[in-house]
Amino acid sequence: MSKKRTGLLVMAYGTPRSLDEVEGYYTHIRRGRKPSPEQLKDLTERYELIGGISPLAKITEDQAQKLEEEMNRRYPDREFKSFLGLKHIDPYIEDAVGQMKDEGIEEAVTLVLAPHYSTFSVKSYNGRAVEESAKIGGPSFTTIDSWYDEPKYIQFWSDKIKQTFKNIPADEHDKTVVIFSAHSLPEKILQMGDPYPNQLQETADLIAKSAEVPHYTIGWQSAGNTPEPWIGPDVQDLTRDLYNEHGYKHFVYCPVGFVADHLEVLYDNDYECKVVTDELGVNYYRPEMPNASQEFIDCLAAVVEKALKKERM
Ligand SMILES: CC1=C(CCC(=O)O)c2cc3nc(cc4[nH]c(cc5[nH]c(cc1n2)c(C)c5CCC(=O)O)c(CCC(=O)O)c4C)C(CCC(=O)O)=C3C
Ligand SMILES: [Fe+2]
Repeated sequence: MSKKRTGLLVMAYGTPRSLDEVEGYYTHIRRGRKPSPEQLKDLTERYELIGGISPLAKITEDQAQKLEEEMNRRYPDREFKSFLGLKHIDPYIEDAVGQMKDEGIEEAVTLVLAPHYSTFSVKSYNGRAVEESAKIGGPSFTTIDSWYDEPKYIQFWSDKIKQTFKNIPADEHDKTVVIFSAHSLPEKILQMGDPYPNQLQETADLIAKSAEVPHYTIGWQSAGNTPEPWIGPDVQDLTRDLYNEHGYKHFVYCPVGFVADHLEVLYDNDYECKVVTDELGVNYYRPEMPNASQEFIDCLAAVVEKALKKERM
């Protein structure tokens, strides 16, 4: 008897693979409107500052590949196959769904490589997958909406924070603050009752409790450059406020809304936030991101397993 085949539609934001691809990518993010030459120059320069291109493309591929291997290890009587579907560059989500159909995949689980649910992020990823599948008669999907409270995710960050605190003198732990952050979104999501901000708060509370963090707060980063208001406080302003109000000496940045080294972390945290901590004369720390570490792959596999059990697939 042949093994039961299950598809894994692993979805992520996507990133240009070379500087030539920046314009097309940025145009897609802007829903087909080309960026102005200044906007394009600004984004290209940020990629140049983190070493030319983002390491994200390779990390996303590794995460999908290793998750497939881990699932096949856990279920010897099944065959899992991962398909990468990206939001803003090829292979697009629709390409992946088409490929699944071509390969005869009838059942699949969708997993977005971002822990928190928002109508702006996860809803659109899953929506695009389901819509394309309905259009072409592709696989039936079990969709995962969020995994911001997955115990293995909490454990990952808790371990990293504990390690970071070992580099801070014990008598200065009380002068240390941890800032948990995610990508900002337009403020209008609040009126829409979007769960995104509460989910970030919950992730932060769970990690802080597990790591016994003395002082922590949540903040937002990487807000878009548009006239509409975005959720705040921004992590840079927050850093100044926390310093002025509490005189902290050590700032630990945990961008838990992301799962890999990429522009928002390597530039918005490691460059922009560090400019502020340098100016204030305080210490900057940013624990390693999950990337394709085995601990994180175990976390993703646990999330997929729960979805399979719920659907009795
Ligand atoms: C919620 C969210 C996540 C987390 C959830 C998820 O992962 O899905 C995320 C992740 C990422 N965002 C990324 C890159 C960019 N996002 C931009 C712009 C925007 N992001 C938005 C939202 C999000 N973004 C929004 C509402 C905009 C405004 C435009 C619009 O109205 O849609 C822009 C345009 C220029 C700029 O504004 O800086 C860029 C270059 C990269 C890849 C980095 C790399 O290449 O290394 C990653 C992982
Ligand atoms: Fe983004």
